[in-house]
Amino acid sequence: MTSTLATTDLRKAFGGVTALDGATVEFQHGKVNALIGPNGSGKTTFFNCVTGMIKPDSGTVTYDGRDITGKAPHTIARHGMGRTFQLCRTFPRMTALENVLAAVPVGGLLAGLRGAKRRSEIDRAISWLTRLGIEHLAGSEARDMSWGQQKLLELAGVLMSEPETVLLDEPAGGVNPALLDRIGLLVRELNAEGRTFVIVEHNMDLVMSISDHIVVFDRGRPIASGPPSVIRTDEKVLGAYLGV
Ligand SMILES: Nc1ncnc2c1ncn2[C@@H]1O[C@H](COP(=O)(O)OP(=O)(O)OP(=O)(O)O)[C@@H](O)[C@H]1O
Repeated sequence: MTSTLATTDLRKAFGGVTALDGATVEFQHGKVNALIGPNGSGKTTFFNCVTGMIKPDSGTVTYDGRDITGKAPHTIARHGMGRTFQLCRTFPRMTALENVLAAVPVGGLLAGLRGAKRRSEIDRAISWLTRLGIEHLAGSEARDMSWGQQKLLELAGVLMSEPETVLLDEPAGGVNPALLDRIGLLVRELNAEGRTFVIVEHNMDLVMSISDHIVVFDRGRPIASGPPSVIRTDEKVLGAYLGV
């Protein structure tokens, strides 16, 4: 199995708190991967290190075999990795359509060409909003949308830059059950079309139903990895969650 995103001995401390303690991890290309673990086990810090939001103290991050350790977020995004955030990042006073368009730079030297490009990008943005089931909100400001709708909107923005690998930080957090089902289906559909996913998530029903491969963190490092059937009964995993 080819790995997409991999780390070797990744370390990060905040003052006296060790968030990542030598994390060596491999996620699988073309699969739905999940990263789970108890609160404070280092999952978000891991996402922040691999997407360039923060620099690890030591260790390496590779994407498709290329060393991307410590590179800037926009450089890493250009390599094909897009991510959402636990606390959902949208522009509250911009409409849904403007939010999705803000995800792609408007290029081109000639005004006419720029206009044409803009038109095709508007069409693409609308098709992502449609795919995520929120096209009826295209003209609504993000601040007037529900939390779940804003999460879908953030994801539409990420998909607008056509990432090969999508990192989702707690897609189910605060989302109602109907929307949860839609997010699960969407991840599987987008995966069937060739996108790789790495998902940090606490909702075990969602994780177990959509993942091909799961990595479990405890205290800043992986303690188990494998398919849901293996992870479900792993004693180290049960111990980490029960605090024994
Ligand atoms: N900016 C920071 N400054 C200080 N400590 C931090 C910072 N970010 C994370 N930590 C600490 O690092 C540890 C790992 O936190 P992290 O948020 O990565 O865990 P997590 O597994 O994502 O947790 P959760 O599931 O609750 O989101 C925790 O002890 C946390 O308090």
